[in-house]
Amino acid sequence: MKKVLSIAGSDCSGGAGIQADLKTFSAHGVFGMSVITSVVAENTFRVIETQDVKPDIIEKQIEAVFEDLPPEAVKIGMLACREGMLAVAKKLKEWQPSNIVIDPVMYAKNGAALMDPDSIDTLIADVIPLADMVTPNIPEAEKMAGFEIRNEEDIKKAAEIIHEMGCQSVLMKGGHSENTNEATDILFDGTDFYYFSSPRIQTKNTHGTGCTYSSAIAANLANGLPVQKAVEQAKAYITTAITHSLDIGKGNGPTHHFYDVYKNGLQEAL
Ligand SMILES: Nc1ncnc2c1ncn2[C@@H]1O[C@H](COP(=O)(O)OP(=O)(O)O)[C@@H](O)[C@H]1O
Ligand SMILES: Cc1ncc(COP(=O)(O)OP(=O)(O)O)c(N)n1
Repeated sequence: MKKVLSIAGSDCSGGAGIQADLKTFSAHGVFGMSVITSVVAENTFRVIETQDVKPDIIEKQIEAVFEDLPPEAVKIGMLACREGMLAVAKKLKEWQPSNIVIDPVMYAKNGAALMDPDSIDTLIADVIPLADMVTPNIPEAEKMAGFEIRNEEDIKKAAEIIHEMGCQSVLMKGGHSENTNEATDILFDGTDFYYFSSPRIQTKNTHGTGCTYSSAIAANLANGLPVQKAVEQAKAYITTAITHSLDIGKGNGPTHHFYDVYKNGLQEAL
């Protein structure tokens, strides 16, 4: 069985972060592991408080995983602060895993900050160059590229700027472009742009979509799929998981990871 590691924050309400990642890994038939970077007291409608894990403990968690169970892919989510970013970058440079997918988490759906804005320079200089794929949503891409994204040309321009930061590919997620009937993501591999579209689902229950999507891509890469196919199948998975998302909690309910979702997603992708 392939092994996949998530380096991310803990969402006690189970919809995003490490919890969403592990559910996604299980649904993809890979063995999931976790390095927790931050403990977030959050739910479907608010973030109460976060406590960052000490960089030394982040490093030791990574050491514990890699010395014993080296993963075939690594998904990186919430990195709250500069010190945590540097700890992760140091250990990944040491262990050099394949298939690193970075979801540059900056805000929760309710707008609460999950990354110290002052650490964006460290994210760009020390973390992004390690990535085989970076998966920003539109607000994250705006912060990284440094300009407001208003249309498709802007999305492509931002993808080129982020690619220049040293990653192998950039997947610009279109979930936040709410005035369209489609949810379209654009992958840039340094040469070409590839489009992945699905009908936009009318639901407020999209907590954890970005976490789920990046984890599905990492699992597909671990399972040996080439990059475009990994994204295509992950797109089918997230679309089905949103279609069957759960109307629980007072805010944005979570995506659904029942095993059938994966099977249905695969069937829809074929
Ligand atoms: N309402 C929706 N209907 C269909 N797909 C969606 C919807 N919202 C988000 N997506 C898709 O979910 C994935 C995650 O995107 P997004 O929500 O933008 O990420 P994030 O959670 O990081 O903000 C993308 O494939 C996006 O196109
Ligand atoms: C611990 C933790 N990590 C990441 C997020 C953000 O997850 P995302 O998939 O972008 O979903 P939303 O929270 O934006 O719905 C999080 N909330 N918590």
